[in-house]
Amino acid sequence: MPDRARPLVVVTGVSGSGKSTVGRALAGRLGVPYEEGDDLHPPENIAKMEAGAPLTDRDREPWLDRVAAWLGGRLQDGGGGVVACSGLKRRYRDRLAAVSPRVFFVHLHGPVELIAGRMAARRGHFMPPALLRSQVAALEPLAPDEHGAAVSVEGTPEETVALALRAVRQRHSPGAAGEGRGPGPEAPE
Ligand SMILES: Nc1ncnc2c1ncn2[C@@H]1O[C@H](COP(=O)(O)OP(=O)(O)O)[C@@H](O)[C@H]1O
Ligand SMILES: O=C(O)[C@H](O)[C@@H](O)[C@H](O)[C@H](O)COP(=O)(O)O
Repeated sequence: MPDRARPLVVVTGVSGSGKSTVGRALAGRLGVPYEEGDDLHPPENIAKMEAGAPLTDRDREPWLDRVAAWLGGRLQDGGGGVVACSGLKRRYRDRLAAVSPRVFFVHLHGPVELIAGRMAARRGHFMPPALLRSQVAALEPLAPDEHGAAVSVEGTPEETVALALRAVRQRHSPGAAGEGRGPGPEAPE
């Protein structure tokens, strides 16, 4: 595949929005490596969240540096990749976008109640559902000048992955209409 077709994607969104589920499947559909951003947190961040305390901007700095380093490695390799990373605030995403103009954000969004229900049903994950409120409070949605698309998670995982795949391909196929800036309003048919 031409290098241009190998996207560098960051799947963002609050905890429970489906970043890991969608990101892993999207990477499979794109034929690129997947990285779980949670695995890049320093242990103290995981311990803090497990104890029910939200992370601060300072806590997130070393984690975002590691996510950016992973993106940089994929860029060097030319192979593209998908990483799940909440990227709640604009300045966090700007830190990742600084790696390359090719970095594309797939921002997962949906009704808080829906996400809360999914989080509550999730088993074996360190993140307490009670922290969703702090995630929503910290969230700064994708802005029109950011290279990315907002994708609804109201459908099934498969439907969400299909929407994300369409958004990525629209921005990465040569001469695609609307290439470049601006979150596309992707929603289930
Ligand atoms: N579109 C979906 N429909 C139904 N359940 C979903 C969907 N996406 C994710 N889930 C479920 O919701 C929970 C949270 O998904 P997860 O991928 O862990 O989110 P995140 O990585 O953003 O925290 C998981 O139990 C997952 O199986
Ligand atoms: O920035 C943060 O506060 C954390 O990165 C958080 O957003 C992330 O979501 C947790 O690591 C839980 O992991 P899940 O997103 O997989 O629930």
